[in-house]
Order: sequence, then structure tokens, then C-alpha cells
Amino acid sequence: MSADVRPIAESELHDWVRAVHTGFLTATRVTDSDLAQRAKYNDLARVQGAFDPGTGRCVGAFRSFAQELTVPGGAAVPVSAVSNVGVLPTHRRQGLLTRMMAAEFAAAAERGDALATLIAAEYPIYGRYGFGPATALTEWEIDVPRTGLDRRWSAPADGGRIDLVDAAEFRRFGPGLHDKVRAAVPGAVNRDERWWNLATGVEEMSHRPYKEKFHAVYRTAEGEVAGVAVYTADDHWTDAKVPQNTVQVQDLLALTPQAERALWHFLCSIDWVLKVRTGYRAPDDLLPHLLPDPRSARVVTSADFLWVRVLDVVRALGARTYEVPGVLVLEVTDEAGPAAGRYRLDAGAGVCERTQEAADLRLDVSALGSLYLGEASAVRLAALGQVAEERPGAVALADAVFRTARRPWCPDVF
Ligand SMILES: CC(=O)SCCNC(=O)CCNC(=O)[C@H](O)C(C)(C)COP(=O)(O)OP(=O)(O)OC[C@H]1O[C@@H](n2cnc3c(N)ncnc32)[C@H](O)[C@@H]1OP(=O)(O)O
Repeated sequence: MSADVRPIAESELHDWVRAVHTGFLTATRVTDSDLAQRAKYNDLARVQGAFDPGTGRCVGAFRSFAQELTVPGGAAVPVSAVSNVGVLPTHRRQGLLTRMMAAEFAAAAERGDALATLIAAEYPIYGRYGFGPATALTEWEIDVPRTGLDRRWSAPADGGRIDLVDAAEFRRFGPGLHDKVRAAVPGAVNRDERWWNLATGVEEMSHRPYKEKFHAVYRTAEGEVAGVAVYTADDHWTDAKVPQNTVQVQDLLALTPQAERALWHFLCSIDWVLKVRTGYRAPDDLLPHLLPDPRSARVVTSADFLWVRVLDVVRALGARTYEVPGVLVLEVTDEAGPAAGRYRLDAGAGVCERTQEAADLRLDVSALGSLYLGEASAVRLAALGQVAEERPGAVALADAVFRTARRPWCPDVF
């Protein structure tokens, strides 16, 4: 008998959270506070469980939630974010994720979602469901003594100022600042109340206890909050009593290059600190070039991050803008979902519609997901055999049309 896959009842939440914690190898313990948070923030109609017919226990978990994704041009598009996917090791590779994903796509079609998003735990999992890697990230480690920065630095040169504030103050100004920052960053997603409460210690989860952080806020000469760096530090001294601490940046938001420069220079000026790890940044982040010697910032992580699944091609392609005009007819294949068909994109007008015209390009919906936010190059995908050119010049045109001047970036795990 196969497992029962369905939305869970509130009485099954404890068992479901245990399955999530087990799948993610964090714990099996579920606290009252974990449950209270789930009941408060998770829409149970969008929380699926797979239940073993023999034991009745939850052996698979899956959840989606309403999210806003900034797309090229700045629109905040409502999407379905997939999270908390976990199948117990005793029940893996029996098709449970596939069944939960199929149920999610059916529900997404009913809701009218144009796109789905997720952060893939492992690369090979989600391509088969039509998701494509759509943003990348880079983490640098800065060797502070090598930056060439003046260690006597104590204030931004642009008339702005930096102050240390507590988590409660960050909780107050952070959401407004983040909303302004994300509007200018394709690939960024909204942070909900739960995100802010967990980040500032208002609430915590048993497997992710709150760790106190430092918050450096940058204000312009006019007193406007234009950036913040949230960081932690370790405590490492050599036998000779030489401090060798590393600052780990948890979050750095900046509205302007001036704020960005001031915050990085501040972090590199802190006494006792030899290294600054930047946290996950955009791959074309300004950071290395904000340092006199950019080579003092060494890449320590470079990977795919946000994955995008186009569900409704007409609405998804119509929601973003394009850097250059051009008309492309795309033949999209989609084994697992509703995106299959032939579409005419008029990039200049920002309009996409179904068409019977001859195709210029053929591609799978997962490749379309990779192109969607401007990260992937159509030329590169064609070289990899993921885009086929039916009209000479169409791949080069698609490259120019879809790509963006700055690379998309999703700062958040969800
Ligand atoms: C958005 C997020 O939450 S990301 C977090 C994902 N969760 C985890 O990584 C936690 C640990 N892993 C798990 O819980 C499970 O192994 C899951 C959720 C990744 C997969 O669940 P399963 O129920 O085993 O997947 P399912 O049986 O439907 O597999 C479908 C296909 O995907 C393949 N597949 C599934 N997971 C993986 C993987 N990690 N690596 C490679 N292939 C995979 C299967 O082999 C199968 O291929 P086939 O159809 O050719 O046989």
C-alpha cells in the first residue's frame, strides 16, 4: 500500500514538524514554541504530509507559501515558494516528493500562480520538476591586513555616519529598509514577520536558536537609514596573545554604493578582526572593488542559489521588463507541468502570448527558469544543449533580451 499524500490537519503538525527536522538532520525534538509558530505562520492548506499506511506516521513533508519575487524591471511578482521538503531516509526514493510536487502544481494552477521558487538543498533534485537555477551567489573572505584600507578609519568620508544599534531597533527599521533594497534587486524575495522575528530574537525555533548579533546602521548626512550590516564574531587568540578574530556577516543591506562602501570599510576596521567573511552576496557584488586591493577578498563559495519554475509562461514573461527590444518565438517543453506550448515574446512591448508562428528557439521550462531573472546566458545554454536555435541569430537575440546589466541575487534562504 502506498503512502497517503495530503494536506495535514492541525493535530498532525507535531508529527509533520518532526518529519521536517528529521529530513533536515537537525533533530527529532519538537517544542511547544515550534508548534505555536507553525500554527501561527504556516497556511495548513499548503502544508502537505505523506503518511505511512502501516504506522500512520508522517514520513514526508512539503510546504508552500505566498511570496513576492522582484523581477527585472522592479515588479514584485506573487509566486509560490516551496520549502521544508523532507522525506524520511526510511521512505526515500519511493516517489513521495514527486507526488507532493504534483499536488503542489495542481494547487498552484488553481491559485493561478505564475511562478514557483525554492532554494535547492542539492542540485540534482528539482530540475526534473521544471525548476532551473536562476540566481547565483558568492561568498568572499577578506584578509583585512591585505585590503590596503587605512586602519585608522573611523567615519565614512561622505558625511554619513555609522552607529551600533540593538536587535529591537533593527526590528523597527529593518523591514522598511529591506523593502526599498529588494525593489531594486531582481531575485530578491520579501521577508515576512516570522523572518524578522527569528532574525531579531523575538521568536526562535528549537533547531535554530537565536544567537546575539551586532547591528551597524549607516545613516546619510541627512540622517536617512541607507544601510545596515548584521554580523557576529568569533573569539580566537594565538598563544602569543594576538587576536585573530573573524567577523561573519549575516546580512548586509545597502540602498546606495556609498552605504555599501562605508559598511564594508567599517567591518574591516574593527579591532581584533583579521578576517571578514561576507556571507552570501551577489556574484557581481561591488565588494572586492570597494577595497583598495580587491585581491584581498578571496572567493570561498560560488554556487547556484534560487531556483525558479515558470508555471504560466504568458504571465511570467509579461511581468518582467527586457533590456533590449526584440521578438522571439519560444517552443517550451514541460513534461511535469502546465507551461508547455509556443509563445511569442515581444520584449519591447513587454507582452507574451501564445502563438502558432514558427519557433525561433526550443527549450525546456527549466532552461526558461534559468533565463527568467537574467542570470543565465542563452548562448551558454545553447552550447550546453539546453536551448536549440531554429532561426539563425535567435540565440544571440535571446541572450541580449533576457540578461540584465547586474546579475540577479536572492539574499535569503527560505
Ligand atoms: C526546497 C527544499 O526544502 S530543499 C530540501 C530537500 N530536502 C532534503 O534534501 C532532505 C533530505 N532528502 C530528502 O528528504 C529526500 O531525499 C528528497 C526530498 C530530496 C527526495 O524525496 P524522495 O521522496 O526520495 O524523492 P522521489 O522518490 O520522489 O524521487 C524522484 C526522483 O528524484 C531523484 N532524487 C530525489 N532526491 C535526489 C537527490 N537528493 N539526488 C539525486 N536524485 C534525487 C530520485 O532518484 C528519483 O529519480 P527517478 O525518478 O529517476 O528514480
